[in-house]
Amino acid sequence: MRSELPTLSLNLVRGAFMELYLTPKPGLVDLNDSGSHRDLTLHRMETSLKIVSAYLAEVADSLARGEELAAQVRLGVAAEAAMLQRAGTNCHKGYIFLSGLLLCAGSQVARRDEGELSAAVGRLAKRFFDRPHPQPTNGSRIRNSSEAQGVMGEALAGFPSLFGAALPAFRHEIARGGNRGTAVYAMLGRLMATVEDSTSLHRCGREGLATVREDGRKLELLVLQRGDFLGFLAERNEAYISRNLTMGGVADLLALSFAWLAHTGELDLAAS
Ligand SMILES: CC(C)(COP(=O)(O)OP(=O)(O)OC[C@H]1O[C@@H](n2cnc3c(N)ncnc32)[C@H](O[C@H]2O[C@H](COP(=O)(O)OP(=O)(O)OP(=O)(O)O)[C@@H](O)[C@H]2O)[C@@H]1O)[C@@H](O)C(=O)NCCC(=O)NCCS
Ligand SMILES: Nc1ncnc2[nH]cnc12
Repeated sequence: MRSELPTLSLNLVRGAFMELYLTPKPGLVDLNDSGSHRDLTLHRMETSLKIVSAYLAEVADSLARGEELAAQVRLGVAAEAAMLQRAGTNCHKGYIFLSGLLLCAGSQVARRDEGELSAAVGRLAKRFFDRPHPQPTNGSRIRNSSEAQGVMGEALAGFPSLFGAALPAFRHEIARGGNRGTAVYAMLGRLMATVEDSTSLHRCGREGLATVREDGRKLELLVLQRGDFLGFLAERNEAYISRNLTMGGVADLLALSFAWLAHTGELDLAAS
C-alpha cells in the first residue's frame, strides 16, 4: 500500500473532520455544543486538526523516506506537544496515535487487505508498547486497575473496533438497503456498544461505560427500526452533560472508521 499513503493521510484528516461535525453525539463536541467538554470548543478542535493534518503529512513523508518506527513516534510525541501548546488541548491525543499507527501499518503491507493491515497494526503496537511510556496517564491508571486496556488493548489486538465492529456494522446496514445516513449511525451504535473506552471509565467509572454501551445497543435498534435515532442521541447528550460523561475513545475510532471508508470509496458510494 506504500503508494497510497499520501492519500490515506488525507483521508485520515477527512475522517477526523467528519467525526467532529457529526451531530448529535452524546457527550462529545459537535456542531450543536461542546458536550461534556467544558474546556473545548468546535474552533479549538478545528485548530487541533490543523496540527493533526500537518503531522499525518509528515508521517507519510517519513514512511516514504523509509525511516524507522522511532521516527514516526517522535513525530507523534511532537504533534501531541504542539496540540497542547497551540490549541491548549489534548483532544486528539488518541487520534494522533491511532491514525499514525494505521499509516505505519499501511507501509508494511503489499496490498489493501484489511486482515493483513490489522495484523501489521498489532505487530507495530507490540514494538511500540515494548518501550517505556510516560506515566501516569488516565489510560495507564485505568489499565493498572485492570478495568480496561483502552487504546493500548485496541492497538495490540489490531484495531478490532475498526475492522471487526464499525466496518461490518456500516457494510451490513448498506447491504440491507440502508444509506450513508443510517449506516453512519449504525456504526456509531456498534462502537458505543463495544469499545472499552477509558475516557468513559475515567470520567464516570463502570456505570459510565455501562451507560454508553446500553445507549449503543438502543441506537443500533432504533436505526434498524427507523425510529427517531437523532432525537434519542440529542436527549442522551443532555443526560451525558449532566453526568460529565463522554466517550473520547469511541470518537477517535469513529474518525478512523470514516477515514478508512473514505479511503476505500465506500463512503462516497453509500451517498450516491
Ligand atoms: C500511547 C499514548 C496514546 C498514550 O496512551 P495512554 O492510554 O497511556 O493515555 P491516555 O491519556 O489515556 O490516552 C489514550 C487516548 O486514547 C483514546 N482512547 C480511550 N479508550 C480508547 C479505546 N478503547 N480505543 C481507542 N482509543 C481510546 C482516548 O482519546 C480520546 O479521549 C481524549 C480525552 O481523554 P483524556 O485525556 O482522558 O481527557 P479528559 O477526560 O478530558 O481528562 P481530564 O482532563 O479530566 O484528565 C482525547 O484525546 C480523545 O482523543 C484516550 O485519551 C500516547 O501517550 C503516546 O505515546 N503518544 C505518542 C506517540 C504517538 O502518538 N505515535 C504515533 C505514531 S506511531
Ligand atoms: N468530538 C469530540 N469531542 C470530544 N473529544 C474528542 N476527541 C475526539 N473527538 C472528540
